[in-house]
Amino acid sequence: MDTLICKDNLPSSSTSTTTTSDRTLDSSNGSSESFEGPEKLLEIWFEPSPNYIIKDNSSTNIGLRSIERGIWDDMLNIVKCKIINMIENDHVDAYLLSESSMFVYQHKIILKTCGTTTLLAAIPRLLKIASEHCQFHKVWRAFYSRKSFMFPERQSHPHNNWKDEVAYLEQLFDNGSAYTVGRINGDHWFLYLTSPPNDITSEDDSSQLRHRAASSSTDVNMENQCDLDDQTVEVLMTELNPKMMKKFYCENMDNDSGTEGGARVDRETGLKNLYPSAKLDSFLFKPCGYSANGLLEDSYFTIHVTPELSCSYASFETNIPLAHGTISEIIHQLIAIFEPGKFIVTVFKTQGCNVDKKHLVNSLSNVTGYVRKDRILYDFDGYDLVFGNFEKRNK
Ligand SMILES: C[S@+](CC[C@H](N)C(=O)[O-])C[C@H]1O[C@@H](n2cnc3c(N)ncnc32)[C@H](O)[C@@H]1O
Repeated sequence: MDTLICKDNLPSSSTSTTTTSDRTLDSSNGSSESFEGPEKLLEIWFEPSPNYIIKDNSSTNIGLRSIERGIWDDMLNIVKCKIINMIENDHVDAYLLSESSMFVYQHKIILKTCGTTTLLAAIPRLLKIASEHCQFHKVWRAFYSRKSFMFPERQSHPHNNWKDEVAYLEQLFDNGSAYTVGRINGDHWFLYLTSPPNDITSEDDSSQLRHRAASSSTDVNMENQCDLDDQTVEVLMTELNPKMMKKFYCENMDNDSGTEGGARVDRETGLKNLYPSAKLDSFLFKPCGYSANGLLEDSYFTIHVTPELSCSYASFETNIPLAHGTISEIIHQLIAIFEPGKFIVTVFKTQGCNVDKKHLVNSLSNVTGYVRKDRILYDFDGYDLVFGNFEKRNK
């Protein structure tokens, strides 16, 4: 059931002026102002898996997927971004946004926004929506992360510094821990994550959860940790090769933008070949800039590109299991397309099932033409994180 739901040619198909969170973009001449590509990434899990949600029929529109589009529109107004397209399959709704992407599963939501969007400000509304519409009264786990900004002074409170973001998150969640990963005097990455609430992990409640799932129509083995296996890989690239960036500009302002332009970019750059069997929803902005969401069974990938020379940036993120392509293969494909001067990689993976920490660390091996400046392993409560920082040799 893969469907392209709407095809609004946002941000602008005529010479009108569109106000985004970042600036005013005049589609007739484009803007030369620098854009903050690096995204804020929020992931909130209300249950450990969709199997924990009580199902009354075979509909996939349960849990967060039952939320109507208008409710998400209102929530995204708080973030200061808009939905421009949506695709779906049996597992997830993938929204392409004016500033990045949103993925809605039955039991969790992933919201990634760039520019000067105010992502954290939407969390109270999101928690209210989940509680009122889905009876999700507690958060299972929450993750918030971002790379260091290029223009931190342009962000609004609390996004202008990590300390304020953490203080804001601490008011909303329990059991949180905050980290700065990597060099403070170089590219680094910030992470805030929460542990599951004690009362949900207690034996009483887990047997209650098992009972809830067992009483649903699904055949699940809640004890199997592999069922709860989860991983997210991100590759965040800067100082992209300007020659390669030409492909991320509209060739013809009248008919090369929107989804048609996105499909042209997919073909010409080779991005289409990253996961050839995935359903892809791509969008080329006017006069430049590209965003894409891809769906592969119950997994997603998302790519966003800011090609302007003064602030070039591209991001790749996926939760597709590594069997579909090793991290090293993905990195090589991406650097062939973007030729970044620098990039960081984060691999975030649940512990407990088929996890070999050494293998995880080694997955960030040497990359030809690049010097690895850092490789750091973190052992969190339930998750391992490997962070790698690479710079082009002889820049
Ligand atoms: C939304 S996209 C991708 C952002 C992403 N976080 C990234 O990785 O760069 C941003 C690119 O699209 C361009 N763009 C054009 N119109 C835009 C609009 N209305 N809103 C946001 N970006 C727009 C920006 O100048 C920038 O090059």
